[in-house]
Amino acid sequence: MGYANGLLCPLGKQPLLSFGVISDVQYADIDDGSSFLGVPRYYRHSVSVLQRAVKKWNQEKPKFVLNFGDIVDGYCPKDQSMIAVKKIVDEFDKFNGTVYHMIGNHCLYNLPRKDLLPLLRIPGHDGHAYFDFSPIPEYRFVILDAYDISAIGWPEDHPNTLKALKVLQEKNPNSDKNSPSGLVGLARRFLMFNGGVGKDQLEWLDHVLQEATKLNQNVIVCCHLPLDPGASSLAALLWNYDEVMNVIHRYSCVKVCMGGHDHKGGQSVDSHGVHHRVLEAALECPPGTDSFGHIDAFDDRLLLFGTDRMKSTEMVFRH
Ligand SMILES: Nc1ccn([C@@H]2O[C@H](COP(=O)(O)O)[C@@H](O)[C@H]2O)c(=O)n1
Ligand SMILES: O=P(O)(O)OC[C@H](O)CO
Repeated sequence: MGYANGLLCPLGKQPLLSFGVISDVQYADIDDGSSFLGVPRYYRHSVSVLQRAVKKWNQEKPKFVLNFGDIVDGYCPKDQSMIAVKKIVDEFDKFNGTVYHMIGNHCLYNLPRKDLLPLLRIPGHDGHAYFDFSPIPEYRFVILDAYDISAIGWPEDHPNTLKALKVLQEKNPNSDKNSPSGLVGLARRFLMFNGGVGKDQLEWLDHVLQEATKLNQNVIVCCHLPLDPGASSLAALLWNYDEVMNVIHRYSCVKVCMGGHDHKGGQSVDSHGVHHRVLEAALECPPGTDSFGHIDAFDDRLLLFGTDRMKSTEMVFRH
């Protein structure tokens, strides 16, 4: 693998594993626009970022690629949703290896789970999108479903939709449940474009981390929504990030949590020494610029080698 973009020291040893990363492609065949807060969004250009990423990954040959979600944008005309999702999946499939997809809110604005999950080949069950895999004995990757409890994506009468609406009703008094107006501090996360991890998924996570501990594995937790206030805008956090982190903090096997959604990106190390890295969005790359990368995994650290907007990052594990 190449070493570039700020990280000078390849440690003089071979990584155990390399994998590609990208987040928030949010493609749509529409003119450029901007976020609610005025940040430019380049809906057509984002597919070029993905194409350059796949080209680079095919040269570098990482073992797999992680896509942190939101492959199409909510402004994609709804009669084009299926075509747009397939177009982006096809671009990912030009990578000569496995791509693991996460779902994001924008994916769910376009297609219900029953259509989306098969297209993304997500190996969940009962419409859920959480799973884990161990590409080498030393590492396990845990993919969380951030929209398990969510007002988007499930049928209107699904118990998880009803639970989500109750959360929003209790926590967000605004008539537009996407508006954080009047919400202060950590309460700003209770927005309809976020979601939560349900009880069954929390129990599953606990079980996976027990197993990983027995196997002496390093665990990387991946989730579209960020899990640490230090690495993200408060309005982008998983609703019950605290419950998820309470489970994670019971074990020392989790070394890094990675996410997307908060397009500017972020980084922190939490009170238990767990690294958090929120990836900069492909969607907000001005034409000609990029935001993707690859990560080399060693026994004691991850090294993220980013392109342009995606900052290279060294994450040395706690002992
Ligand atoms: N400060 C904010 C941010 C967002 N909203 C609402 O969320 C919608 C999606 O936001 P984007 O950043 O993805 O454009 C937006 O249309 C607003 O309804 C808000 O109210 N206040
Ligand atoms: O990807 P969006 O459009 O849901 O935007 C998410 C916000 O950036 C979170 O702060």
